[in-house]
Amino acid sequence: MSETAADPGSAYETIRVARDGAVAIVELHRPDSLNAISLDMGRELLAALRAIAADRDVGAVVLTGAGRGFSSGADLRDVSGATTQTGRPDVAGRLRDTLNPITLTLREMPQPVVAAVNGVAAGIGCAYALACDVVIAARSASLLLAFVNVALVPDGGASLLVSARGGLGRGLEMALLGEKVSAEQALAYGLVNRIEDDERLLESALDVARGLAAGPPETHAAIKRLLNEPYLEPLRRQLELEADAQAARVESDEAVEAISAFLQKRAPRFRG
Ligand SMILES: CC(C)(COP(=O)(O)OP(=O)(O)OC[C@H]1O[C@@H](n2cnc3c(N)ncnc32)[C@H](O)[C@@H]1OP(=O)(O)O)[C@@H](O)C(=O)NCCC(=O)NCCSC(=O)/C=C1/CC=CC=CO1
Repeated sequence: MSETAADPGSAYETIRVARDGAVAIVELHRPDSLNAISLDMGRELLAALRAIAADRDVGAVVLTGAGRGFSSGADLRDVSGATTQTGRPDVAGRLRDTLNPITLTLREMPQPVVAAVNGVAAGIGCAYALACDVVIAARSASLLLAFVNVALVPDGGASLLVSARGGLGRGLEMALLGEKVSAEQALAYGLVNRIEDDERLLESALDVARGLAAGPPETHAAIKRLLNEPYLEPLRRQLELEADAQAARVESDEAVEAISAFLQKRAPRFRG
């Protein structure tokens, strides 16, 4: 495995990009926070995915996380610092400019993307895992629509992607209850495609990606275009709706309290 010349891993601080032949491996790399997605990470991830999408030498991509998590979702410390000139959080801008284009790039890039979900995939991290074409979860991994736990709404496409894979009932259950869904449950719900023993996860994802990379690239691109077609416009619309809804939520008393409570490691107090 080598760092790619077209997309030098050393240029990034919050992600790692490596190459295994024609497979690009993108690793979210902020393990201390379970790969919480800061604005810097969002920008780097988007830049890396766009560079890979344009690289005809790359036939498939693996997206994974460093350490014991895939991603804990948006960095909640960073969200409280996302300000506009008025001093209020510019969450809609962040979603529209950076975080939503990541979801769309995963769906629209010509190469198949394999998610290797190595631990918890929470919040927008769950959206990114489910935006990949093939989702392989480690036996110990879990999916978590954590948004409601910090009084936020699903974003990054999660309000469509979970229901598209698992049905509206699962989408509602996960979004409203904010409970972890184990890898076994996620497989039974149709949210992930395969489960692999933890120690075999990356190799298994790489095997799938290598097989894809040896296949016909233009056909893969055409298949992605065709299978995306019924979902792309609804996904774009949903991403817009989510951005507006999240911008309103993040300023609410409920979210201010719930995010503070998470960061202070205490239970939120919503009334009284
Ligand atoms: C369930 C968890 C993901 C994992 O729990 P656990 O294994 O017990 O690990 P912890 O001890 O809780 O976490 C380890 C350390 O990581 C820090 N951390 C975890 N998540 C975040 C985060 N999202 N942001 C910042 N830091 C995080 C945690 O504080 C620990 O640090 P210390 O060791 O220093 O104490 C659990 O961690 C969890 O529920 N996390 C929060 C999930 C969440 O709410 N995610 C954000 C949802 S919102 C979103 O994804 C998207 C957006 C987009 C844009 C704008 C606005 C909002 O949302």
